[in-house]
Amino acid sequence: MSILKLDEVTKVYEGKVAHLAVNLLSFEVEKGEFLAVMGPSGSGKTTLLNIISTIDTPTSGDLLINDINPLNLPKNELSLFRRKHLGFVFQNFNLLPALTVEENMILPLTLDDQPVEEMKKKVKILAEQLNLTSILEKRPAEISGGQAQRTAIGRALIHEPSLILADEPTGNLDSKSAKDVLEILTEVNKKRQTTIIMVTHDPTAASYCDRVLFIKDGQYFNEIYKDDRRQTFFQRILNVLSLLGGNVNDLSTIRLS
Ligand SMILES: Nc1ncnc2c1ncn2[C@@H]1O[C@H](COP(=O)(O)OP(=O)(O)OP(=O)(O)O)[C@@H](O)[C@H]1O
Repeated sequence: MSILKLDEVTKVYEGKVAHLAVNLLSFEVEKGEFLAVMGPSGSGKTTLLNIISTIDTPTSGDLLINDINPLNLPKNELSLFRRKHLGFVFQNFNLLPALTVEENMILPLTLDDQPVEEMKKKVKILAEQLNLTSILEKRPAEISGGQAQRTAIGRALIHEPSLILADEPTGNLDSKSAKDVLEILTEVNKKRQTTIIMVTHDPTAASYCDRVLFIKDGQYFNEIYKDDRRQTFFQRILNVLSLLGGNVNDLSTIRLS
């Protein structure tokens, strides 16, 4: 069953010179899939993620999330739709500095007016899974980058969305914390059947996924599926990236582990 369907999605940024950022992109994502999106700098990855996030609208083409076309929803229903169906994880964590880890995780539920006991119960279960139980009372300035990203994953998961959208979630982390975060995302994906779409420059991060979709100049370039071993998948990802070209700096985050 597909949870996301893009049909000839195109995005043109108007300006002095119009720029075609996403060009007739069509693909589907199955429920429970962990998908990486890769491509050179400027290939349209963030634009694509913003369109799927319903933060930006395509110039043409269609988008279905859980069989609903969010482009047809009025504005007030769109924010509800986003809260119900989508969870977001960003490169810079986006935690509120004045709130504790627990309060940051609970935040999306307070918008839904859930009973406090219910909220605390949900945080407790998630904190255990994300190994955050001992730091629930700490504030973002008092925790590590890896702990901050795990808190952000907790916040994204707390309302049990069907689709998590992650933009370079390991981009600001050292290799040990990045590995922790990728293992947690994999566990969340496998145990909760949460579908994840992750934009990344890092082939190691992408090798944790079931499939990698490559885009170039806003267009579909290629896609590959993982076989049994992550190491061989990593090698195949590198092979496609070398065909894809682009700026060598794009690969500066490669981790050979
Ligand atoms: N608001 C905007 N107005 C005009 N052009 C834009 C705008 N946002 C992005 N672009 C252009 O659209 C293209 C795609 O940008 P996008 O940010 O989606 O690429 P990306 O693949 O995410 O790049 P990176 O890996 O560097 O983050 C780029 O050429 C960019 O300059």
